[in-house]
Amino acid sequence: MIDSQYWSHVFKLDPDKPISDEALEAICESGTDAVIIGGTYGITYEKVIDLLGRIRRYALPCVLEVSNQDAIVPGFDHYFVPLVLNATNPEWILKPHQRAIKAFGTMIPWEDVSVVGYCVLNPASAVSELTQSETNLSLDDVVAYGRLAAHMLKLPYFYLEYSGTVGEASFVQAVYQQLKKETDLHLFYGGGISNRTQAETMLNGADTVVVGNVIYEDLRQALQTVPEGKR
Ligand SMILES: CC(C)=CCC/C(C)=C/CC/C(C)=C/CC/C(C)=C/CC/C(C)=C/CC/C(C)=C/CC/C(C)=C/COP(=O)(O)OP(=O)(O)O
Ligand SMILES: O=P(O)(O)OC[C@@H](O)CO
Ligand SMILES: [Mg+2]
Repeated sequence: MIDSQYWSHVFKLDPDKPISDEALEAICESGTDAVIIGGTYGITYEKVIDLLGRIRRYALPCVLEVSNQDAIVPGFDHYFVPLVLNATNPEWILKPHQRAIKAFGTMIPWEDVSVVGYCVLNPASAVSELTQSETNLSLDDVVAYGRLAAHMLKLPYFYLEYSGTVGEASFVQAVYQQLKKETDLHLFYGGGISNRTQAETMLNGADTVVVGNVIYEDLRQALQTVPEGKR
């Protein structure tokens, strides 16, 4: 089991991007609460198993954000299965999930699997293009997706996904305040966090912030996004 209710900060590593042993050590020993392995394109079984093996030298929890069936590797502490709630391409709503469940059958360790409801908000992101997400959403639209996730689908997690760009802090905080008032959802925020101030700001609108791209652009700044008390 993972204790994600206590996570305030996680790093997201992309198997399609090279990372040195030194950088990986710094990430894994940064004090972050967990590492998620995920990304949109170029995610293969070989790349995922290689990265998992390297991360396993360290004690922190490691979660696979499942993005394609062929890259599902056993041995993770947990699996996040994405449901892109605002996808408009029907091919990406439930079909890949049904295919994977058909392929893996009874081998799926369901106790280690959580479904994560994503609301994708950056129209220029790879995940938005792939799933043809409807990103021009008002506060009421996003809150309605959160309510749908909590009350209709009974999901544990809701992920505001700005991948590659920073969301408007007041908007993210308004979503957070509304959904925390009325649901038990655990809220992830991810997108564009590239320094400590941004991480602190976005933590006012999330239970957990996810830090990705900056790892590959400026490792020193990435490490600074870990909250002071954890380092
Ligand atoms: C035997 C064993 C260990 C089994 C466990 C396997 C398991 C978890 C089984 C469950 C079965 C199941 C339901 C699997 C789902 C399979 C699947 C392919 C689902 C599709 C998910 C989906 C909607 C994908 C499209 C969108 C996508 C890529 C989502 C990933 C999350 C995301 C927002 C990525 C964006 O990341 P980012 O870093 O921003 O991307 P880029 O850097 O590339 O831009
Ligand atoms: O890569 P960035 O922009 O930090 O986004 C993190 C994460 O939300 C991507 O799924
Ligand atoms: Mg990424």
